[in-house]
Amino acid sequence: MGGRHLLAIDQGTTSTRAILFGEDGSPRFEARRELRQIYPAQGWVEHDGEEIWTATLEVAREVLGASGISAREVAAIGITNQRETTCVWERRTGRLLHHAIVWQDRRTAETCARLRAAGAEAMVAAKTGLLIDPYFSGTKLAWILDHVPEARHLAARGELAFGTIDSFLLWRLTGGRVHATDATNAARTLLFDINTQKWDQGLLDLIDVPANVLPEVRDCAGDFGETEPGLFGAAIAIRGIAGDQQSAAIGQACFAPGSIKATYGTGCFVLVNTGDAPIASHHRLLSTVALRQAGRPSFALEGSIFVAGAAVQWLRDGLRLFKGAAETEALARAARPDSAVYMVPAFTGLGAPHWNPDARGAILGLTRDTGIAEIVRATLEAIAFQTRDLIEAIGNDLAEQGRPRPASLRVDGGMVVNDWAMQFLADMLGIPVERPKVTETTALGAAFLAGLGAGIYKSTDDLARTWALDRRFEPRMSAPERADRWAGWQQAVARVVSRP
Ligand SMILES: Nc1ncnc2c1ncn2[C@@H]1O[C@H](COP(=O)(O)OP(=O)(O)O)[C@@H](O)[C@H]1O
Ligand SMILES: O=P(O)(O)OC[C@H](O)CO
Repeated sequence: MGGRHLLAIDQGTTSTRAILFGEDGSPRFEARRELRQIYPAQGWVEHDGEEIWTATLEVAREVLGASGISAREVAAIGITNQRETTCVWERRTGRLLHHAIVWQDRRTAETCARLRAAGAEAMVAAKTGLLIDPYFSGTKLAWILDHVPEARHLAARGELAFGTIDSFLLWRLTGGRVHATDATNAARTLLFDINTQKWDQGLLDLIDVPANVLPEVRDCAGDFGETEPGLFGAAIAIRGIAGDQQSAAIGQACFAPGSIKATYGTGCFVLVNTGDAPIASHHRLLSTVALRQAGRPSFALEGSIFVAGAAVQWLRDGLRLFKGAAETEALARAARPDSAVYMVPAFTGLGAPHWNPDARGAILGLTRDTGIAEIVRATLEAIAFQTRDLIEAIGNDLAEQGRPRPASLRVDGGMVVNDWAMQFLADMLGIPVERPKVTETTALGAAFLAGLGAGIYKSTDDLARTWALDRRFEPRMSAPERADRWAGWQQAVARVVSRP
């Protein structure tokens, strides 16, 4: 196999993957390990950081072994990761103080409510582009410092390091030599000012986090050091890092202002590029760093839905309605056309634009002839309705800035192989939905960044040229039917949203 290769490590919520890409952007070899989900209490979600580290080594070694490519033939590694998930370790030994607290974990809801009640929201939003929500890393980090015996004491002596998963893996891969992260991950901590691109002392004081635990924040493409030679047989350069949703936007070549993508994995995340200045959302979206190169950030508006593919998983594993997710397509096609079942998958509350942590899921509109097919169809539809919620909010924010509303949507992630779901999505949004040939866009983004950092690619234009369309889904539903179904969804959501 000739040419240079790029190795993407994609550490996601449910699995750890390594994909070896050719420099033309084609995926060549892939290895994956499922990740154990740990639920110690209601609303708590943890991962074992040691399991993540072991899986990372295994999948990277597996793809190298399967490809016959030696470490010396890999031009660079790119890391992309589930964002916000929080690790704290001892600098001297590398020992983790606690399981990683996962982005979905709600244990710091009370802390967040207290910070909101104290009137911190406007300041936090202006600096970070985020809302005060347990979703982000800052309060999770403070929780570990407060609940692990001696942690505050060790931190005061400079012995602890904090990192999101990228940072933790970087530390381990470089043998404890590099404690760094990239601007997209830093932007999800509640501790980083996206305007100044620096950690912010006011935010650190507010959340009670000491500055000496924080990693250095670097550009997404650049020098993150080299792997310990013993790990893969020779040192490999690490030249790219980005949070997984930003990485997917890169893999989808969303570099121009207005370009937009939705990634359908466990959750769904829609990011629209807003150019070189952050937009303050008036519709409860997040404003976040899309990419930083040569010290210059570009920004995105983001809408986050916590449950997308996870709802399909629940039908499969919780209700045992079918054996494989792929069966949902035929089931949805077979559903009675006149069924008016609505499913609201608010298992962990509702994310954007509702941000209602207390909402819970519901299936509404059941009749005696409702069967598995109708419930499956309602679940796939719910994912499209939720996307429409986000696209409307994004469109409103853009329109208020005098910018055009989204005219099409690029999609990726595990769910987008489902043609029925993609057609319904186009029908509900009323704009075309574009599925690329490579749907592993998250890993592709990390490989792109590594290639940029290693000098294989000159600019993002090189990346944009490799994006190729697989299929475009045009909206076919009539306007009255679309309006009718949308109204039904809104009524269903109103039933599950708790009002203070
Ligand atoms: N054909 C399908 N139809 C609907 N959902 C699917 C299909 N195939 C996979 N999924 C869903 O996609 C998700 C997997 O996507 P993936 O991108 O691998 O997730 P993540 O990166 O969050 O781990 C699972 O939740 C699964 O239920
Ligand atoms: O690992 P994923 O694909 O579920 O993505 C998780 C997000 O980064 C959370 O913000």
